[in-house]
Amino acid sequence: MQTIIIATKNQGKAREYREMFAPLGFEVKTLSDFRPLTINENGNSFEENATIKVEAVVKNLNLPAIADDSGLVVDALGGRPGIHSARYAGDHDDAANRAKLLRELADVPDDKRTAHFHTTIVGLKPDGKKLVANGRVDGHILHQEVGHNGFGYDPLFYVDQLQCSMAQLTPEQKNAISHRGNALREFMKHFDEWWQG
Ligand SMILES: O=c1nc[nH]c2c1ncn2[C@H]1C[C@H](O)[C@@H](COP(=O)(O)OP(=O)(O)OP(=O)(O)O)O1
Ligand SMILES: [Mg+2]
Repeated sequence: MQTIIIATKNQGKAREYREMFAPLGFEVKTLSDFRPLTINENGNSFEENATIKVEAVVKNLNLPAIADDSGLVVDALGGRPGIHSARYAGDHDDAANRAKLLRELADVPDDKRTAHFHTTIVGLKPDGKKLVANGRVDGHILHQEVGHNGFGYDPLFYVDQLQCSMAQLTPEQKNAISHRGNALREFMKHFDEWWQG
């Protein structure tokens, strides 16, 4: 079995990458498998932040790695929280982030609550060879939390395509339609060339 390193400390993301890479014959390692590393995600785009994360890890370990920068883009908020999704309410607290989102959208009617999740994946090898892929999924922001699966903003995200909350989906259902699943499927189209080249 081959090993792929995902430059993330988010356990929800790590679980989803494990689920999606296992059938491809890859074991997933994440930042919690290595000595602690401080990464300053101060880029101006999903791709810049993913690149910052993956560069920090590749420099440190001298091994190929993948990073995922993702977030929730809410139309009524002019695209916020976007790249600031993790620290939207301050301190990377998922419950506080969801509460703030409900507060900010309190007066916004259903037809104006459109949103999408976005993921940019950046793969980098020690020789500098880079592979980038993007994915999204469209939906609406609910008025209260629904469902208990997933992580982050999932209980507040209504998936238009499936007409239920992201947190009501099984892991397999979420990976089949999610921003992360879609980005990874794009990524895998060029993976062999990147990984072996
Ligand atoms: O599928 C998802 N379902 C619900 N919420 C999600 C999802 N995917 C990202 N999100 C939210 C969580 C976090 O508030 C932000 C990502 O921020 P982002 O910097 O990419 O990840 P992170 O700081 O949690 O971990 P790390 O940077 O170590 O990969 O968007
Ligand atoms: Mg982060």
